[in-house]
Amino acid sequence: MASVRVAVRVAPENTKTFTYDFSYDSTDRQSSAFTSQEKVFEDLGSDVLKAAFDGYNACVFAYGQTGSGKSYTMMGAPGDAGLIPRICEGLFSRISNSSRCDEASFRTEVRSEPIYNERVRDLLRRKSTQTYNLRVREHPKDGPYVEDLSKHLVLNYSDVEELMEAGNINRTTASTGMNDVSSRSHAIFTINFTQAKFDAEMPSETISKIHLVDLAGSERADATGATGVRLKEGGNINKSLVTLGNVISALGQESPLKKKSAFVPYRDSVLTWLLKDSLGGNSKTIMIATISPADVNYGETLSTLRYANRAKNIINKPTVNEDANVRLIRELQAEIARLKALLIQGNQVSAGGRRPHCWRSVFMIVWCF
Ligand SMILES: Nc1ncnc2c1ncn2[C@@H]1O[C@H](COP(=O)(O)OP(=O)(O)OP(=O)(O)O)[C@@H](O)[C@H]1O
Repeated sequence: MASVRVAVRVAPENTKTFTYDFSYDSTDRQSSAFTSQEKVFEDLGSDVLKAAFDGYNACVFAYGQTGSGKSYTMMGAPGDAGLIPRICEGLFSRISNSSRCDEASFRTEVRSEPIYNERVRDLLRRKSTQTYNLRVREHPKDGPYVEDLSKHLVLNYSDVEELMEAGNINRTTASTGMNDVSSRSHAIFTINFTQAKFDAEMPSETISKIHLVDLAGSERADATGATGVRLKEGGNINKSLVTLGNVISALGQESPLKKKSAFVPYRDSVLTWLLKDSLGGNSKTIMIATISPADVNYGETLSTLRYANRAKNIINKPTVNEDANVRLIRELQAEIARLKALLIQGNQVSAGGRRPHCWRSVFMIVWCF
């Protein structure tokens, strides 16, 4: 990825410069520098799709102050789709191309697990009383997961759209002094994507998890003018984002040269616990930092850019997630094929006149006197 430098400037003597992989300006549609949703998808979303089809986990999370464009980037606006719908559409378009060529079979499941006030809810469960305050648990191999969270099998993009609409109606939104449609929860949309195919006549099955995360606004509580319930919400939002910052800092300090790895406080918040793999483990992860061009937001902008700067130091180690049983079958098949080849080779040598290298019965006549 190419590195792009972003500068924040208020007064000439106060210029701060940061370097990131990409920078986009979507403030003015008339400007030649304007970046469309399509371009953001081309640069970032297509990498997510590639990772999923290659069998890797992927994650995109948007971080920034309220009203700076996180939901616009992730979900989009009417007629101007953002990353999540484009990634889902792209996924099904590639699935239908591959299915037409009979290359593979696919299974796609989605979940929506927003975290509101440090509690996980189930946005997509249709009829149940147990839709909020779900428990997070950790599987020794598969990592953290939400117990009893509903999963939905989707066969095409319209299935996803239908679920998203249902989820949007349920999502907790409340107004703050800064943004009338401010979302006070961290929205996590997860796609589980399984691919089964034959590679050189050997079965293979990969399972990729794609986390698409629209975080709640990162502004300080005092900046929003919130009181009462809103203040408590703000406290919990801050708690998870502060923990996210601590996790990012701890991971950024890790180095393959260090013998002992630093303690990473994933479990200090539900958000970081659930995203454990995506943040510092087996995932190709993209952080999008959204900032406002207004000079009144200089402080928040600088804090967002510093936050993103720390995330750049994290080195993940993604691996292809292959089903262990299928891998075993494939390895056994490869071994059988190898032994068969050896046998054929042996028979050919024997036909050429040399003693075949295989078991023979030996008769001995023993004369007894
Ligand atoms: N680049 C953009 N182009 C056009 N409209 C935008 C852009 N960024 C944000 N908006 C609009 O600004 C408003 C606030 O943006 P958005 O809801 O995405 O902010 P947010 O960061 O998600 O806020 P919150 O933290 O409250 O969820 C929305 O009406 C959105 O459509």
